[in-house]
Amino acid sequence: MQMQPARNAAGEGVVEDAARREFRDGMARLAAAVNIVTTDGPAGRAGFTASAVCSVSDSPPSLLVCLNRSASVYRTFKANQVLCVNTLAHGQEDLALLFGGRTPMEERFAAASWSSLETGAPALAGALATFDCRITEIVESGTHDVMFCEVLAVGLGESLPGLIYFARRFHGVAIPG
Ligand SMILES: NC(=O)c1ccc[n+]([C@@H]2O[C@H](COP(=O)([O-])OP(=O)(O)OC[C@H]3O[C@@H](n4cnc5c(N)ncnc54)[C@H](O)[C@@H]3O)[C@@H](O)[C@H]2O)c1
Ligand SMILES: Cc1cc2c(cc1C)N(C[C@H](O)[C@H](O)[C@H](O)COP(=O)(O)O)c1[nH]c(=O)[nH]c(=O)c1N2
Repeated sequence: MQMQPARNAAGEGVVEDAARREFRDGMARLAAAVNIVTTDGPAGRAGFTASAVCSVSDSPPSLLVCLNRSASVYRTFKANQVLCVNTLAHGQEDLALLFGGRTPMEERFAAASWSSLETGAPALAGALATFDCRITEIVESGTHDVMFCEVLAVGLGESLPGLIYFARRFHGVAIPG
């Protein structure tokens, strides 16, 4: 096996870059639901697309969301301490792209209709499910913060085909039966 130098001529960490690339290639094969995670409160309104969302426990009902600390929305989530996970349906790919970065916040929210449950975080009309949450603990890990959340209210939308992100693309998932 040929060993790679730890750094290239420019002093960049090539081993680290290769490991990140390999990790991302692996993760691209791990299909995940697509969500828009929103917040509102004293620090203002914000939202971003997230595939790193996971159930933690059903008692108390809790989930986690991983958010990159370099995201423009990061400070707003950390300050507000509440969030709503809006799980997208097939057909909402455009919204996922809009909330996936670089678009001004008002433009992101103007593209859909919103209401609120208990915390005041925006709940998306037409989402498959909405999980209104209070952030109970934040654990820094690598580039991301893992936000552990207590689920205060769940909204169930229409039973529609789901949306997953797999192999760097969106795919619809049919309802069985
Ligand atoms: N968890 C995340 O932070 C995450 C997840 C998906 C997409 N994204 C963003 O969308 C861009 C495009 O993603 P893609 O799937 O088309 O191609 P990609 O090759 O950049 O990523 C492939 C997979 O690796 C994981 N990933 C990507 N960036 C990550 C990060 N910074 N931290 C942890 N995991 C990460 C995700 O599971 C992603 O689906 C990414 O470069 C990233 O900026 C971030
Ligand atoms: C399908 C898909 C899935 C994810 C993302 C993107 C896309 C397209 N992004 C990136 C995230 O949405 C993006 O960085 C934010 O919108 C913040 O961007 P701005 O810094 O506001 O431009 C993302 N970011 C993050 O911190 N955690 C995550 O789980 C995900 N998942």
